[in-house]
Amino acid sequence: MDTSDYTAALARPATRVTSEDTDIQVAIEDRFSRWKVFLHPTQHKLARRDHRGPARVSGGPGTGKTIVALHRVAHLAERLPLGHTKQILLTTFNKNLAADLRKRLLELGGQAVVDRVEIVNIDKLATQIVAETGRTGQRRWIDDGKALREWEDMLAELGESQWDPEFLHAEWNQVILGQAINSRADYFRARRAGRGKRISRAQRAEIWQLAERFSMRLDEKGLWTHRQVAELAARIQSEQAMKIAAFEERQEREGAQMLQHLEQSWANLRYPYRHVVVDEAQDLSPAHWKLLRALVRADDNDIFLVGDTHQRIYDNYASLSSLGINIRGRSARLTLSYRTTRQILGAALGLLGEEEWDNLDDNTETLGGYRSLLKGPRPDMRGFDTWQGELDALAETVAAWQREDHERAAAAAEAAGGDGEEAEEQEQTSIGVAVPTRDMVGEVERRLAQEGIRAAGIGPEGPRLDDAVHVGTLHRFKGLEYRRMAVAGVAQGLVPGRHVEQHRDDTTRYQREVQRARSLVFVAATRARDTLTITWHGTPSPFLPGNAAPDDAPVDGALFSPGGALF
Ligand SMILES: Nc1ncnc2c1ncn2[C@@H]1O[C@H](COP(=O)(O)OP(=O)(O)OP(=O)(O)O)[C@@H](O)[C@H]1O
Repeated sequence: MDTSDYTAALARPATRVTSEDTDIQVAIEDRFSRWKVFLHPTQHKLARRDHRGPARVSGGPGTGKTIVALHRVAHLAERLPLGHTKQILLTTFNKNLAADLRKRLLELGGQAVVDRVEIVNIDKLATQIVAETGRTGQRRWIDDGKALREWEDMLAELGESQWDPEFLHAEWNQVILGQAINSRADYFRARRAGRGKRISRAQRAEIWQLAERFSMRLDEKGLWTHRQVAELAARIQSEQAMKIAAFEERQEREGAQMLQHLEQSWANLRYPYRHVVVDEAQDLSPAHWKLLRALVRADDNDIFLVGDTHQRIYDNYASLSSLGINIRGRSARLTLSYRTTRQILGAALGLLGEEEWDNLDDNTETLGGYRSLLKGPRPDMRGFDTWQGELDALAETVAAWQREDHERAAAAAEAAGGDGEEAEEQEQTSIGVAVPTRDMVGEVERRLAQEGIRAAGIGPEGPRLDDAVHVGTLHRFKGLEYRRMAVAGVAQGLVPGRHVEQHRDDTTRYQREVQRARSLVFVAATRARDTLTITWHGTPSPFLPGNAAPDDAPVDGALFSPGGALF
């Protein structure tokens, strides 16, 4: 039996590994932090394997995808000849995840590796590329909510009531910008897969006209959205890649003769990166992928991406093969969770229901075989009559957790003697509270403060304080990890949010929105390492399955079959 799976698991304070194998006694001596230098052989192979093109690693939450990506970066950096430029791009969806990647890469490879890698979130990278061309001017960013209001205002000003602003905004985002369409003729030919409602040719013409007007309106007002910039950056970079291809073709034809007459602008043509590594790949849009494709030459080990479509929480869908990124035959899946217990995995998987998930291409993805060797308490699931009642119970739970952790830390420090500080750090409290809305974040923070509990919100840049209970909306928990998690407000009307109901008549859209809402609560629940509580008030969310993992589930068996049953 391979004992390396247990190494990390055994160093966990509140969980037990469910095996009586005596080899584990040896592994017990190991430290949790050893993952930095030691990967499971499966992970190790994935991080170091040579690929003849783009490759992908998928896997459920906590299976070590990010760690594999980081080791991959370190491995690629070691193999590159020393140079002045950063030849590896490590990117992800948002800012705080990029900051976290930088921190973790520094721990893993030290400054020497970090210095050779460009670590930046994808929208910031797109903005930099556009800015370098001088095409930005004085612009203000607007988010999707504000862009939607601009659509509403524009349609009202035009006296146009036939079109739903929400529909037009999504069409502009997903079809026109999403596929980098810049002519009416191309829009007539565009694929609208997954957009639900069918539209006629005459309607396409109308939509195109309105979209053009809309984009002019934003220009005039000096506004733009991240999607617009991603699309523009993809276009700039694709033009550059085409120039490089033309240059190389000419070079091959004319050889040395051409080099003598080389113009300066041609001499500077090159791909900015040699390797691209992407974390949280499921959240990138088609324009992002187009941009990444154009940033690196199509070659061995060009693109390496890790992600889990079950954790997609933004409205971005991409079919990689249609975007020039062919991962067929170069996909692998991790199935062993190092983060969380079987009991928590069971409850979290129940939140996903029976939906079908894509594999970033035109096929489906499953979490079949996804498992954990860790055993802990069953997640606590409780309902209350009112939000106030739920808040009171939450404050009580968090206070009790802190007391328990404090006592355990003190006992561990005493038992460890000289090594007390490290033991105390291992046992340190680490609590997250996730709720569906921003208002609820404020209410939880205030309620915890009344109890004398130090709480801090999680902003776009990550948690505002380290040494506090972290409170945030479900969205903010992506990529984080806590010993104890409370997911509160999992009630009807909140999970999924009411806005989902407005898409009832559009089956495809409705299904996507429901799936995204399931993913959101799934992500929050799987941030928990040892303890999870899920609460609600009034009617429970329809996503709550009411069947946490049974305590006597088989030790090494999968908790979840593709059909969705727990056993
Ligand atoms: N081989 C290993 N040995 C010990 N611990 C590991 C190993 N692989 C991963 N871990 C631990 O498991 C946790 C999850 O790892 P990581 O963040 O890479 O997972 P992930 O698949 O990216 O998760 P998510 O999809 O939820 O973001 C981390 O705390 C990490 O240290």
